[in-house]
Amino acid sequence: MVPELQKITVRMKNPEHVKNIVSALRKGGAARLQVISDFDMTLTRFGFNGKRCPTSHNIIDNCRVISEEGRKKLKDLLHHYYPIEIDPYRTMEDKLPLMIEWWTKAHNLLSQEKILKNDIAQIVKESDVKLRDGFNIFFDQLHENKVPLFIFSAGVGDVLEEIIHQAGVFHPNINVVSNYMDFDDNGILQGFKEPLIHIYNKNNTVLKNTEYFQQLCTRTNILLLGDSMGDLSMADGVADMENILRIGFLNDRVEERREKYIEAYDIVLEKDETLDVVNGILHFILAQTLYTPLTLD
Ligand SMILES: Nc1ccn([C@@H]2O[C@H](COP(=O)(O)O)[C@@H](O)[C@H]2O)c(=O)n1
Ligand SMILES: [Mg+2]
Repeated sequence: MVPELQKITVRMKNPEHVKNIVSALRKGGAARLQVISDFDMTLTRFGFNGKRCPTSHNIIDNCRVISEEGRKKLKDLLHHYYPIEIDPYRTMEDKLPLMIEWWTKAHNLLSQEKILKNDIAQIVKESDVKLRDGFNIFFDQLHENKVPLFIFSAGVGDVLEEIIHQAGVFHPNINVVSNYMDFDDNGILQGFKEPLIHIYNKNNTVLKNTEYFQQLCTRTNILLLGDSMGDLSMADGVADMENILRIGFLNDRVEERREKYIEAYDIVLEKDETLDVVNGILHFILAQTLYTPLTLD
């Protein structure tokens, strides 16, 4: 059905269930489908040439505009909180206040630096961020088939939009909900807009006040892409959901987190820096739509 599912990186708890969902998604075609995706470490690469790739926050943390003192403090926060984020032995309830603490402290530090709105494009250009291999096929086939792509990110919206824009794939079918920077009249960063989005509130509590919420509810077949357990709630706002296929990228502490990921996601991609499997599934689902002969009415 989808040859890419034979890749060595693929893990599935229940291949039969995956087969049924993929068939149902194909039956619904492009008109029923929407893709809901996380951004950092899901649409972007986790590593390249043996080095970690930056998240949208890291791009700003490490840019030339940030003072040496600010950079050190932001790095210390990352070294303290990231291991907590990915710790398989701590519960979500235990992590939640700590994650809010991380985001709040980091945003406060960034707001003390003199970051200019006009600098964001150059900062992104100078960074080591990379969209996953096959990103152009992914973005283009969704656009060509008029399938909405909803990016729900706890990263920095201004930065991730610029990444997609510079890659030449910011098509009109894309909607983003994320943390947006708040600039004063002189274009200097003064804070972040509300509400704060962290890894554990990517759900309808944040979405119900957005323009996108209506559209979210009309497309009842979902392809969900994420890399953290918090990403699993991103489709909670879809009231009449018919079918959902959850694909999870397992990038870090693979051995220890494998079991939980396989339990939670329908398909787990282990240390796979590509969008091959996602593209293969989309190709299969959308083939039906692409080859439907045109009618004259
Ligand atoms: N100060 C911070 C806070 C979070 N991160 C990382 O960003 C990721 C969230 O963005 P998504 O697009 O994946 O929702 C999260 O997994 C954190 O590791 C960071 O780098 N700096
Ligand atoms: Mg992520």
